[in-house]
Amino acid sequence: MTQKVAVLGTGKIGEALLSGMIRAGWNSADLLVTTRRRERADELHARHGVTPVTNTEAAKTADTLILTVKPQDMGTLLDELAPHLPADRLVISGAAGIPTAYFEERLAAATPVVRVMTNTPALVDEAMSVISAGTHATAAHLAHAEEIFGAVGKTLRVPESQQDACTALSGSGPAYFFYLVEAMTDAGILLGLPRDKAHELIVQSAIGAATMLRDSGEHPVKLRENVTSPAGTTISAIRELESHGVRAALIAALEAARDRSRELASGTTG
Ligand SMILES: NC(=O)C1=CN([C@@H]2O[C@H](COP(=O)(O)OP(=O)(O)OC[C@H]3O[C@@H](n4cnc5c(N)ncnc54)[C@H](O)[C@@H]3O)[C@@H](O)[C@H]2O)C=CC1
Ligand SMILES: O=C(O)[C@@H]1CCC=N1
Repeated sequence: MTQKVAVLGTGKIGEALLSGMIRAGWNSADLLVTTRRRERADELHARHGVTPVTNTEAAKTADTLILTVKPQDMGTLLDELAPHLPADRLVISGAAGIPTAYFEERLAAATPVVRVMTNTPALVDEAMSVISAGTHATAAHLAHAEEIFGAVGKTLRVPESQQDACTALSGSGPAYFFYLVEAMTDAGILLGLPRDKAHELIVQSAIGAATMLRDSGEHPVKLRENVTSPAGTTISAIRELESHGVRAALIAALEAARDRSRELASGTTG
């Protein structure tokens, strides 16, 4: 039987996901999208061949609904969906912070809900998507969510109690690496390199380091020690990173991201 999948609120994450699904072999005729603006719907149809529908139509016709609106917009979307959504449809939330219980309280009794935190490398099929089951989601529902998000990268099942921490690590994670590259490129400018060369050196170093982290089987400490020669250049840089508290800053930053994810759960919109 053909399974219709609807992506509701198809912005950056929603589009990254559906384009990956199509690359992985999903038939675009089975993919529905909803948007706020008509022009956005037309753009998605032209780019991917997917079918724009209203939220109500998606609720009535899709087997699986993937909700990728901002956390602050989720309540309004659920108010719109609830009267039309049969309880046997799978609801997958891609929103930061919001627990599965929030959906279960607003949708028909026993609706299966799966919570997923993915990240923007979904655009290049290198996402990290962390998946948790709500009260009524079965192994088959989790497997279906894994099949969908597996189209854009790796998946990992975690207890829902770990979702806010995972959001801080991998959901927001790419931003920290982009920030580091930006800062290191600025350092290259200070050292007299043209910006394009500095960018190329840093990006290739990042790709090399990431590949070693993934493929070498070595601990990151060992990999760093291998770069750090006695009385050499690297240890001079590491001393500065330590004296500026970069490690403590990263720990505090991720703790703040985890806390913000928890606040989103309690409906904080500020
Ligand atoms: N941007 C990121 O790196 C990540 C975002 N997320 C989560 O994904 C979700 C979406 O984030 P983005 O794609 O960055 O946001 P976005 O703003 O690009 O996309 C959300 C889209 O939903 C649309 N929308 C809002 N209410 C709607 C409604 N009632 N009906 C139809 N469309 C509606 C908006 O017009 C917008 O296009 C958020 O909940 C966020 O927490 C998760 C992982 C990473
Ligand atoms: O910043 C945010 O709230 C979203 C969730 C994870 C990444 N971006």
